[in-house]
Amino acid sequence: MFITSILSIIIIILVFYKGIEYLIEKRSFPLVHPIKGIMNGTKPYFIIGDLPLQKILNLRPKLKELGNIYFRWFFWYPIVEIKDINAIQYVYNERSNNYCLYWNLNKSSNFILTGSEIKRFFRIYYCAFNCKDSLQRILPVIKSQVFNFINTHKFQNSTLSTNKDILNFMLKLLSRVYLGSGDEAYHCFKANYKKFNKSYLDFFHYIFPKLLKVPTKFSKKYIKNKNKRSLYQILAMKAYYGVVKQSKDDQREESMLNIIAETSYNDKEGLSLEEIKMPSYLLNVSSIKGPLIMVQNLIFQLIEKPDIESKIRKEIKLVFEKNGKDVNTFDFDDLMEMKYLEATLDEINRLYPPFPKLIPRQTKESDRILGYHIPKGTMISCPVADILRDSSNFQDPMSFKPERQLIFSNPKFASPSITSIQQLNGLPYSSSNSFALHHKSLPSNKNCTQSSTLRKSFPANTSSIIDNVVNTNRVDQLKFDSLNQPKQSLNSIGNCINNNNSSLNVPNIIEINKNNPISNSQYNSYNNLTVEERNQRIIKNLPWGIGSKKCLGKELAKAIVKTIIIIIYSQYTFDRHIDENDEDLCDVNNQPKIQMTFNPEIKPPLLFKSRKLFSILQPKK
Ligand code: HEM
Repeated sequence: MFITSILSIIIIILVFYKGIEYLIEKRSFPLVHPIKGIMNGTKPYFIIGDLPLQKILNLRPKLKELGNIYFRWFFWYPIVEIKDINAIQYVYNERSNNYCLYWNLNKSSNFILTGSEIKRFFRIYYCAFNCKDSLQRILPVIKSQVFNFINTHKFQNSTLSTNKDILNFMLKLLSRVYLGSGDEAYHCFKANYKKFNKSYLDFFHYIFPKLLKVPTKFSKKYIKNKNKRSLYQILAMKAYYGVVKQSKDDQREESMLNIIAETSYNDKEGLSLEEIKMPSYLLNVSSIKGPLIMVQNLIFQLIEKPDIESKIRKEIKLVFEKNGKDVNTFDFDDLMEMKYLEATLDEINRLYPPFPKLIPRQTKESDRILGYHIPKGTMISCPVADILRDSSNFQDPMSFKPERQLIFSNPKFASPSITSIQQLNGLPYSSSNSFALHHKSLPSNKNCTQSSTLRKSFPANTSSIIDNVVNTNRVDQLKFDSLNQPKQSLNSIGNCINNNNSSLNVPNIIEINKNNPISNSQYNSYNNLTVEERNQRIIKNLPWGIGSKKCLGKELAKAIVKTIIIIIYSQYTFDRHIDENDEDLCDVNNQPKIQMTFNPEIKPPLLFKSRKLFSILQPKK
């Protein structure tokens, strides 16, 4: 009797569960193709869907088999993922008004701007983050933070961890660069970092916000963190009112927040105080976690691949020699010349894109994509990481090969965001002054306008630098010293690229270096490109988003990471530290069981020690 009642309860629960599962699954039935039938997709696992459980379910291999368009489940909502480039371009197109941003970033209205507001915000933040004047001004701040780090006892003598020491270093650096010096800037930044490092407990409280009113340990921490985050309002207010000099000696420290306030002050319309107090354009998940993830992944890859580290070091040396600079005096123009370093950054973003998916869009009205009916209100997302690791887009996609990115130095593959922004503003495009179009002279630096707009006027011998760096064979020696090695004459870059990308039409090296991918107007729309070229350009820029939601801070992020790499790797190398006694960290061969995750930890934490190359860098007698 007892067993039968237990059995019948189990049967009732199962039937009930299956019933609910069927009702949820029914939501995917309208995603139908007239000939192919219902779209491929996953099951709404355990009613809560596969997105929260993707790690446990190890879904990646299954998703690969589902084709270019498929659906998966975010709780009881089907979410369509598209890998077809033309279809993604259509959905994420800034001119498409049928697809709007789905995530309301923590229920804030900050990103939900419309029409003229978007133009104004984009203009001001884009100029502040990308104008050469701003980047030139912020460079010494980045440098001083890196020097502070490498001069610490910890860096020089102890075992470092990507997840602790690099994290702490990056938090200090980014908070200083974005918000300025001072404890409140650091606390505010750290609190925002914690906000974007959500746990399941955070998610639970997000769904049931009333729980925060219960005085638990979690809710107390949450409220404390929230208060620290709101320090941004005060910092922004200071920056806003500090634009106007009170006296001749009134010196403002350089920070992105101050630069934004100045850009806004000089803009034809500007931001109001309330608007400048919105943190999400300066402190968002990508600006906080993006550069950190890039640095962590780069350190890991450069330890794994000493030949690439050597090439980077050699390029630094060649550019410094050519321009008469050193690690203390290099400036933004020198950064722009380091094409191999740029390619390494692009490759790290390809293989480990900091954000494996783009923020979903939602259909306002029903539509048809790749022949499938997409009902009103459907969420659509783009699995960036899968596209960037697809063998149909990149040969041997799981290998880390910066050389393959050199092909994209051609302006044809540059992100078209500048034109988009200028078109949004209804302004004519000027190739010579693209970066500082609206950026009038800044109060603290009246002379830094037109003459210093970001123009890549590479000297003729830059091509030989890449040539020299890419084709070098002296890989092992270079790991330990390249900066003072004599130059060698090497093969042409064209051959090298051809070897790696035989299917692609390789541009001439002179072309690559003469044209500025950023200011070249010839390729600022898709009109001059073949479909293949256009798709390649979209794929190349995928880690930075598509369409209207492209990253505004791309150049700033790259400048930060490049500066860190240049200062550290021109003087130090890293050796992996293996803790042989820790079985959790090492496999049977005593090799660390390193696993890269997207979140941004390298698991288990990568441990390493620095080794100074200074003595080897002394000129040979
Ligand atoms: C490695 C570094 C970074 C990566 C990979 C990255 C990537 C992205 C991506 C993919 C988006 C589009 C989001 C989507 O539609 O799903 C985005 C948006 C954005 N990013 Fe970044 N980002 C990085 C660094 C930065 C930095 C340093 C800043 C500024 C300080 C920044 C500011 C922004 C802003 C303001 C947006 C929103 C633009 C809009 O509203 O349209 N990002 N980023």
